[in-house]
Amino acid sequence: MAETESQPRPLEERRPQLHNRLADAAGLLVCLDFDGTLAPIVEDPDAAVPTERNRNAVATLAATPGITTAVVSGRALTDVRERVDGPAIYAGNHGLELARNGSIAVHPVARKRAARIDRLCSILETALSSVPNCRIENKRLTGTVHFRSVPPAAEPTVRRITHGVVDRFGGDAVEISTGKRILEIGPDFPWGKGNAVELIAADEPPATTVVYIGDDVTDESAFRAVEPDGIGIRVGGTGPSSASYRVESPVEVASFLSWLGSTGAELAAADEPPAATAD
Ligand SMILES: O=P(O)(O)OC[C@H]1O[C@H](O[C@H]2O[C@H](CO)[C@@H](O)[C@H](O)[C@H]2O)[C@H](O)[C@@H](O)[C@@H]1O
Repeated sequence: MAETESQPRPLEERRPQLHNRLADAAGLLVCLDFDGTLAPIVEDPDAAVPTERNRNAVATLAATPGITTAVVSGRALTDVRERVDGPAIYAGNHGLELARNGSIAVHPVARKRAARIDRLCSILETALSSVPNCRIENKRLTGTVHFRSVPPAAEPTVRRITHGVVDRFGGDAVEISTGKRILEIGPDFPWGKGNAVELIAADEPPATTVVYIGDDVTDESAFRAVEPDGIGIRVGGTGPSSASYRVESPVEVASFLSWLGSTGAELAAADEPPAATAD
């Protein structure tokens, strides 16, 4: 597991090096964040959809032998599953729920605290109802306060009210974290996307190379989980990251995934035993 952050290098310059790394891999696990990675960030969270090229690239990867695909999102599992088809595995609520092999596992601590999250979301709905365009997304195991479309002058009010409500009614069991123009309310214990990625990777054959692509703070724990043996790719931003590589946007994610699809198929074909020939 990588412990340090540094400036990721532009991925485009490193494709030959990546090709060599992939050629040495026994298999490939491709884990993908959703918002800001497969889908461009938009004002209305309900309107977020993957770009067409990302949708096609994910479908191609999912159908390629030797490649396992997973989507690892902060959204609720039921929500993100409806937004992108193909992957064998989905993790929702930042890894608190995991769907694979035909069953869904929910972290037991998160399950116990779900009623409290639900109550906090209801209280916040009322407490923030007078703030224009403020939106509460109740994801059952976590809740999100959206302020992307809130007038800038009202942002401090959103923060003050959210912290006040969580301090008063959340107790020690709940914490607030941040994301892109959101406040996330979730159970206060150390579990994140990195833990989910470790669980997913543990099911893959040894010497599988793990790729993780994400754009936000909660993706950093996943980069730490896969690096340095795996490949972390940060989407956007300018600051340091635990990912080794950076791409600029979901458009560049699609270019990389398309390349990965053709490279993966080529490498899988190279691993096939030669076809028998007639004498
Ligand atoms: O882990 P992710 O799949 O990236 O999910 C993180 C959060 O994404 C969503 O919010 C973000 O995207 C919205 C749509 O583009 C945008 O309006 C919002 O400002 C962003 O923060 C989602 O609604 C959250 O539940 C996720 O936690």
